[in-house]
Amino acid sequence: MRSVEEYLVHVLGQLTPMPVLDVPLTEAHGCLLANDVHAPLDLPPWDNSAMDGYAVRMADVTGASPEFPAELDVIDDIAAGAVSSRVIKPGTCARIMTGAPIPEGAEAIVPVEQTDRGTTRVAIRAEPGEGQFIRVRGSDVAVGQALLAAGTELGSAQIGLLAAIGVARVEVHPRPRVVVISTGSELVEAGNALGPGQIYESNSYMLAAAAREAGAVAYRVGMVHDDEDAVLATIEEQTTRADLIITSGGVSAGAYDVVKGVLSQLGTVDFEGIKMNPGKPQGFGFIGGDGRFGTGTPIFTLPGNPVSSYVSFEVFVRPAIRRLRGLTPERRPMTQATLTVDLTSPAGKTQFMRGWVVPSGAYGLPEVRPVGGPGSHLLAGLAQSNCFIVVPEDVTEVKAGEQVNILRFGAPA
Ligand SMILES: Nc1nc2c(c(=O)[nH]1)N[C@H]1C(S)=C(S)[C@@H](COP(=O)(O)OP(=O)(O)OC[C@H]3O[C@@H](n4cnc5c(N)ncnc54)[C@H](O)[C@@H]3O)O[C@H]1N2
Ligand code: MOO
Ligand SMILES: [Mg+2]
Repeated sequence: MRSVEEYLVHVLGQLTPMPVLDVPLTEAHGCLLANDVHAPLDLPPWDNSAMDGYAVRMADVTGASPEFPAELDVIDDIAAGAVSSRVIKPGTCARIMTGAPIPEGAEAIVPVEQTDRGTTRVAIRAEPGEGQFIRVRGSDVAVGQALLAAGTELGSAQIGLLAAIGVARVEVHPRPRVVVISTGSELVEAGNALGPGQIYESNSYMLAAAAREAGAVAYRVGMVHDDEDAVLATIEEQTTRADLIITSGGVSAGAYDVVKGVLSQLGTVDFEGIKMNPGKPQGFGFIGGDGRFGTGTPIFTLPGNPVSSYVSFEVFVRPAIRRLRGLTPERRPMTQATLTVDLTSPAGKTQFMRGWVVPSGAYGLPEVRPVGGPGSHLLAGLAQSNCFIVVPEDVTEVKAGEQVNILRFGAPA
């Protein structure tokens, strides 16, 4: 049996980042930039006002105060989007709005609050500093400037910047389309009544959400009964749109665990036991022949127990999605925390115990305690956790006060 580490290396070694795609900016969120971006223009493109107020000449307003205001003729009214054709000559000024271009001759902006708000004549009640509230051309971005490097993940702020420099389409490594399929004849879709022996299907919801958290575009196909033909048809159909398929259930030793058998007809998927708990039965490989890997569409077959599925996702699938996205490092960092109670762990398998980690009261390491038991059906304990306490294969007990490895999970990277 392979260790967790060996299996992760084995899986990642078979995946490469998604090929570059030209996408509209509205679809670029979460993608990685394929090329460096340089500014095609200055931002602001011209000097403009940072305040609603009056564009004035310095000499006209020297010494202006509430007691001795400077009186000026208002010769223009400049809204954002307009360009004034007037020149500000001595004794005159222009009313100007935030974002409007500074008229020729003006040297500072006096905010409207420091005036009597006049529209033909105005009393300026404060002396501005030279250049006050003028946003200078190119002060944000200068034409030709390197703005975003290839490989940058496009978050909301980066998308905003690209839009601001007029980029409508952008070349990226796209987010992989991940299809999630659950298998099991006992499963019922939420919203329906449960019959005898039935449970609500939860893995596909959970895994699709986890895939989204990992940066994929996730499609939840829902569930298929443990029927070879149905499982085969569903998986085959999804290869056309999926960059990665995740199934859950049907990979152990049960008489109706059909996923294994079906995939032996459809591709090159290896099934093996990994030295871990939960998450022992794993499958990874490729199906169909026309996927972008030549060998087909990559597929993970995860064990059906909900916590086993979740652990498998966090430990193997999440890094795989990051590899497809072109992101490094692929793995979340393993960090350390101080254990607050004693724990025991079976030998020979890496244990992923559910835990709750909090910052330490002192200045030391964070502190962590186990949540719930080790059973791989204990979904409530998982949902009340924020990390796995990762106990190595050869460790069978850890005492309170000792350090343990933890792997945080959930939304933030
Ligand atoms: N004789 C053996 N039995 C089992 C072994 C073994 O080595 N020998 N391994 C156990 C381990 S470990 C795991 S993990 C599970 C893996 O089971 P499968 O992948 O075959 O999954 P299923 O049999 O379909 O389901 C297992 C369990 O999980 C529930 N389940 C499945 N899918 C969902 C879903 N989408 N939503 C909610 N719950 C789901 C299902 O009802 C079962 O209770 O095998 C052990 N057995
Ligand atoms: O590996 Mo199973 O995941 O132990 O419950
Ligand atoms: Mg089974």
